[in-house]
Amino acid sequence: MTPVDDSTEPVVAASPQVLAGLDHWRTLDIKHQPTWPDPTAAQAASAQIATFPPLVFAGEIDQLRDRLAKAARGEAFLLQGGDCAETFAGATADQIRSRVKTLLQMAVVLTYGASMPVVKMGRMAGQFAKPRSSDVEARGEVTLPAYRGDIVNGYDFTPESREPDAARLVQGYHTAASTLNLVRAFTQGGFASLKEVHSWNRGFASNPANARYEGLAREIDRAIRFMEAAGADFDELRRVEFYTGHEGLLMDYERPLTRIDSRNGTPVATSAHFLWIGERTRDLDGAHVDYFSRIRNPIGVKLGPSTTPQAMEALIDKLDPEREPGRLTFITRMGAGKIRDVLPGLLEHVKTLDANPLWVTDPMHGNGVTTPTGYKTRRFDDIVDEVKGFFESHRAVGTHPGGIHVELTGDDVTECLGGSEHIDEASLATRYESLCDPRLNHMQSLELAFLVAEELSATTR
Ligand SMILES: O=C[C@H](O)[C@H](O)COP(=O)(O)O
Ligand SMILES: C=C(OP(=O)(O)O)C(=O)O
Ligand SMILES: [Mn+2]
Repeated sequence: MTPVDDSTEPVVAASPQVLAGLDHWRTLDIKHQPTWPDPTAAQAASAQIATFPPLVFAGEIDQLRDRLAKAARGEAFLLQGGDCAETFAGATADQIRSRVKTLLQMAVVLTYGASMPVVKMGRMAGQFAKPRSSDVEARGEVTLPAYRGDIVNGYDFTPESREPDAARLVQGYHTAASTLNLVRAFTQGGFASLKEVHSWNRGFASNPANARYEGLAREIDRAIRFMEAAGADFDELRRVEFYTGHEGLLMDYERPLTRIDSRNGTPVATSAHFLWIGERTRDLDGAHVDYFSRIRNPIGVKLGPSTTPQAMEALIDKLDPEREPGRLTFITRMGAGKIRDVLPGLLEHVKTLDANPLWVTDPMHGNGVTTPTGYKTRRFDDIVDEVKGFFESHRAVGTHPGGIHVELTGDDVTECLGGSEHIDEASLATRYESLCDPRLNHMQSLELAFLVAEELSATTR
């Protein structure tokens, strides 16, 4: 396997046991994988990906682990956001730029509002594979395989498009690489400098959240001018750390991108800095948990409302046996009506263990509803309510609310109901573009950031 770092330290090979362990998941029960019509083509695609360079590097992954350890201690806050399902066609400069700008704006609102360092992470450059409730989708008389994300099959409702196509695995890698390239350019090349805080707001339709943001940007500008006059060097702030993460679902993609860190002989996933296990694939004895237990990256696990304290403890034991700071993040997605009943019990139980996971709220996935006209949507009020329940639970138990994980886009889509634009059921049809779950639009994302900043500063005060 190609090494994953550029260190000049001696190369440490992985032991035969470690290498064999990386394929142990193949012997276990596995869910939500496509049935490739041509398994040989899928094997060939995986073998080809195994020869491609890693997308991220071990040193960056180590750095992220440190940052997440700080967030778990209450000294930083994680912001994770992006599409439910990235598409190949959506990997355009405009769309990537507007998602990055939205995340930078949200991060500034959080940093300034709560005086807290924000770890920025896109659900980007690899969020291509989707678990689905049903293997098939029926429209009228016609039933076809469900859309499982662009890395598996096409969204068009035809038998040809819905057939899984292994060539998409390779296209997924290249799309991730070009997305990441642009994200790195935006975040390292000066565009993400705090001096650009106003320009991130440009190009978005004016609305109340933007106006509130402008006010904050003016304050930041004044503070920068003052600090510069006082001799501070803001060139240091030209670059921001920006990490990538996605659900580590599709093993024919993840396994060939798993490489050995030659500084220490340990395996790392190099498809992204951070991977998480979804709510539907977190079985303790299943393939995904086994694979994740063997990679060194910081990892997440989604926890839905049925999670028991015992199930959570077993996940900690299996995925973070060394209790390593920053290793394990729990992303709770309980639903607004359930979070206050379920989360406090999990938090209380963690306090009795010697573990310190990072707690992040995903206020999206427990709050899905389908309209009579068939749109999958979420109410902004429910999303806000779950976020509030998350902060309340942590305040009550005395643990750290460490981050937020949202499905969003920088575009003015109409996918989630409510927000101060009052998107209603009738307007969903105006601009519903998601191929899977409904995302917050630019304005709803900013509104949510202001709300989280208030909650966070109330918690840290
Ligand atoms: O993003 C999460 C899941 O893939 C998604 O919610 C599944 O949606 P479905 O219930 O329409 O299959
Ligand atoms: C599949 C997802 O979520 P969950 O595993 O929480 O259902 C997702 O994050 O898109
Ligand atoms: Mn989703």
